[in-house]
Amino acid sequence: MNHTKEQRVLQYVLDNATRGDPQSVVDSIDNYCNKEEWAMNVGDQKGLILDNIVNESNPCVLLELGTYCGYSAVRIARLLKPGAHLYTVEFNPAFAAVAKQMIEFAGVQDKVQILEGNTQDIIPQLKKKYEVDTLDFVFIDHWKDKYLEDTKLLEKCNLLRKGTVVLADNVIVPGAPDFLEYVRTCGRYDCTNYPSFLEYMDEKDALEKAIFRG
Ligand SMILES: Nc1ncnc2c1ncn2CCOCCNC(=O)c1cc(-c2ccc(F)cc2)cc(O)c1O
Ligand SMILES: [Mg+2]
Repeated sequence: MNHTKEQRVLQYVLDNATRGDPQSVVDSIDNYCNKEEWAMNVGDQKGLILDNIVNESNPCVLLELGTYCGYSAVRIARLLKPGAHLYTVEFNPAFAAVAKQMIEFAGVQDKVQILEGNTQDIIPQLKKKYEVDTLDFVFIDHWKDKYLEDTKLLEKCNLLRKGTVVLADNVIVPGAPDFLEYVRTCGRYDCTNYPSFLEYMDEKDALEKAIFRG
């Protein structure tokens, strides 16, 4: 049965959303997490900022670090043009299993591929094993103390090109100070901060957009 919070979120979606309708999946998760149980989805307020940045960058090849229940994967995939593809990396098998079902229920499985494992292992495989040339968009939402090392790893693996959008969640809460310091001062990114609120709470949080200069 639904012993974990993530399974209960999924069950609520299966019971309340419309199969094949990604917006209804996003809305159902937000309803549940606002009313019943808090969960670490990017949420609707930061989600609207995410939507705008995805739309303005019109990406074709995207990477997400930290899938969780698949909320942001569904949210992003619902905006993608035909042929665009999102790779999303999840470390926790139980989260990945919930996300797989969430993504399939939303009907975006043709646009999203869940890669199970540690970002440190998967990022170096993207070019050869997954035939990625460079990334147009990266959404970073996994362990906050891995944001910096994984951004440097993306650089090292030549996965970023001039104009690649790197968007990071939670740069205030829980916070990613070393990542912020790096992208704002290393000279290789044009940074913009988007103040918002922690998902389903009144606490301040923010997204940081760092566009790679090449
Ligand atoms: N492939 C991979 N490789 C390595 N690690 C990986 C991985 N895949 C997953 N992981 C593990 C980390 O996954 C979840 C990371 N997300 C968060 O921790 C998070 C926490 C809060 C939060 C919590 C408590 C508060 F009080 C206030 C805020 C809010 C958020 O929006 C968050 O995103
Ligand atoms: Mg987050």
